[in-house]
Amino acid sequence: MTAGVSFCSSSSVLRTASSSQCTSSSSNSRSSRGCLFFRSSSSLSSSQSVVERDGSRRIGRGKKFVAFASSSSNDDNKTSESLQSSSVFLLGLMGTGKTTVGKKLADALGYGYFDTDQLIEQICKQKVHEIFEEDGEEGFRETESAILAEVASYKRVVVSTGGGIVTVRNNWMHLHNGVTVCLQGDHRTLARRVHKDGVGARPLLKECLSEEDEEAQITKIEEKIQSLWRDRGKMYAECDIAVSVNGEEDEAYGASVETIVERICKSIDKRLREDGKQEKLRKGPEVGDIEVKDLKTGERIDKID
Ligand SMILES: Nc1ncnc2c1ncn2[C@@H]1O[C@H](COP(=O)(O)OP(=O)(O)O)[C@@H](O)[C@H]1O
Ligand SMILES: O=C(O)C1=C[C@@H](OP(=O)(O)O)[C@@H](O)[C@H](O)C1
Repeated sequence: MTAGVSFCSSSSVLRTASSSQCTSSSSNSRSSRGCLFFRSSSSLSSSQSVVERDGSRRIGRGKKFVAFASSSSNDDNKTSESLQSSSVFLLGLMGTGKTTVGKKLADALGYGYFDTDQLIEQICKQKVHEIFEEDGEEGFRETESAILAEVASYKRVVVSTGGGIVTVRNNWMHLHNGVTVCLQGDHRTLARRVHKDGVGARPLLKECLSEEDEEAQITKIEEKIQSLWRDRGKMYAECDIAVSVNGEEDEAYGASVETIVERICKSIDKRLREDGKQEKLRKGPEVGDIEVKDLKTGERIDKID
């Protein structure tokens, strides 16, 4: 695959603003639009996260490479311990709250935080919908895969992904580096949420733009979400954990963010402690661990043509 992004250097995609001489040797037009800078280490609060990459720990203040997480109350020590530094990838359909919940989850775990859509926008200096318009969905997916490959080399980070990241087979190679959590919710609730953001923000909802009244537009969005679920449900089922974002009947936008973070932490604990996933995270893969599945059907593939 020819990825649409190249970075300052293979080992330093994420730099602080203070190390800003960033050049790209690639002739690729998108890569020449810029590099990615994180807040300088001096602007980190005293309660920061610890982020690991390639086995070496990089603690926020005073170090060059920082993936920034705002605070680390770390009430969820137990979950952090169970994770043993593994990263957490949040997946799910648009509107499930991956971005909103991801930040809070990172805080709770004392982890760093990345959002693939935000990184794409920072690097490309374009909004996601503009990239779709210019490069098509395929171009966007290439950029998304390149970003994922970079962030997946970090430990102790929560990564909020874009809803379609599951559709590219090679992305799973990176996602399975950590614990994958799929957020799921009632499709009407998701539709209400993304409607609130404005359909223009999400290119796949372009067809839902209309003059119709609010409820009719939410119904159109709901139908689109349903169709995405039909296409991708089996792909999301690849995740280690599924967590509901649904709330009580009177909660039109689903459960509160705090409740969802709690649910995620509990589910991670349970899955890692009870199902031996922790053991798998610790040791290398063995023959038999690896299987290739058809993304659409979820069926095992024994032979690749
Ligand atoms: N638990 C929640 N309760 C209420 N609104 C939420 C919740 N989670 C997300 N939202 C809202 O839903 C919209 C979509 O959330 P976002 O985090 O962008 O989802 P995703 O990243 O999965 O597309 C945003 O307007 C966000 O504020
Ligand atoms: O479902 C998808 O294919 C997409 C979801 C969006 O992210 P969110 O899931 O954060 O809305 C964004 O990556 C892009 O518009 C494509």
